[in-house]
Amino acid sequence: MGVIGISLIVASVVWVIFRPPPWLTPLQVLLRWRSTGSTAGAIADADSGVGDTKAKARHQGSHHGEEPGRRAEPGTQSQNRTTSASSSDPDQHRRQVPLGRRDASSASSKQEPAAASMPPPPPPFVVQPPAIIDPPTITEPDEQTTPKATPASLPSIPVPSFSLDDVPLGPTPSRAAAAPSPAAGGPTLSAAAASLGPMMMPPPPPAGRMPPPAGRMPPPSGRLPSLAQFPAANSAQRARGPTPNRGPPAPSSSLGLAPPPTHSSRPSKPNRKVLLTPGHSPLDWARISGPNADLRGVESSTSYLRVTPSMLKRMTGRKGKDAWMALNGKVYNVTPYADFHPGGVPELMRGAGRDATKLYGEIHPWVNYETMLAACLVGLLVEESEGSNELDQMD
Ligand code: HEM
Repeated sequence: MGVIGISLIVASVVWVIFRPPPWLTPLQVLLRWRSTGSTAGAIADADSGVGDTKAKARHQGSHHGEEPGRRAEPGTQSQNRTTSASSSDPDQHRRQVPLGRRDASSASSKQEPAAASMPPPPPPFVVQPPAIIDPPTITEPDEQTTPKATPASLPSIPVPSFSLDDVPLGPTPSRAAAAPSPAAGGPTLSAAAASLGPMMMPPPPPAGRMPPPAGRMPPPSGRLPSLAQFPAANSAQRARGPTPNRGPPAPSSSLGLAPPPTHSSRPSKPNRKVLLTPGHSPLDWARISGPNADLRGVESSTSYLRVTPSMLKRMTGRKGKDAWMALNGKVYNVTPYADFHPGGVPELMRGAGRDATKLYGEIHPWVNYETMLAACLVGLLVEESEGSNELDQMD
């Protein structure tokens, strides 16, 4: 084991000698030692110096394997040792290698002049081979790796973005870009641009996508929300609407105007709704004409009347009389509803005092008058002969 350790130490020393770049301090030490003229002794001293440093470090309790500290130490210590070695090598060995004194003592006792080359201390270092191996080998790669890490970090900055965006293309583009192949470079560049595109695309796509869809699909979607705002902006569209309705003068305008003419019939019937006074909205009427409401305008005790046409004709809403209206055989007192009629009182009164079934059906057959006027139901429209005298009695 001792021999192996020594061989390792020697090999490491030789390695350090032939690989000066990493350790400049050793070179300087060696040069100085060479200048003194004792290369072998210098080597031995260097070895012993390294061992001493480690030994000292251990004795001092500094178990740090940090290279910088060791680097600084070997230089200074080696220098000190050069002087000390030139002055007294054996003393150094004794001081430096307390553990290996036994072995070293035997070696030094055998050959004092070659004590520097033989470094008895090495044997004790054999116990610490890993520590010896670590400094040189690890220090070099560490120094080299650190500079490599910097360049790697620079490319790494863009790489992550590419790789993240385009998983397959991300890593390849950077390498492919480095590749000299033109074709590959082209696609790679495009791929890189594409990869950048996704990142940068988000902002542009909206603009790019907006125009095309705006012309095709989006217009409906985007305008759908705007449809809600049509009332205000519709003025312009409605202006267009009427023009097509006036289409006849502009038949050659377009085929799309063909359908509007049919709608022209609708515009012919302008919205004749009136502005209802406050408190006369449909909801207000619904609240007033509840299920238990009685708006007939007759005594509550009075049952449903059999209303003859003559009787109905007198209830026109004039001269202080209520307005009765016959709709599909039922007679309603529409007076209470007059102020709630969206079409206005005059329009409603057009059907007062008569059978307005036809008129009503012409205007808004979709309106459910039966429910709306349930509280206003007076009676049934009957033949003249079948009429009751209740109304006359009321008069
Ligand atoms: C027969 C006589 C009646 C005439 C002449 C008449 C006339 C009108 C007119 C011109 C409008 C406006 C239509 C529009 O431009 O939107 C209208 C709306 C309306 N009328 Fe009458 N009306 C009559 C009877 C009634 C009766 C008896 C009721 C209720 C039971 C009624 C309930 C309504 C309602 C709810 C609306 C609004 C319809 C809608 O918004 O679509 N009308 N009416």
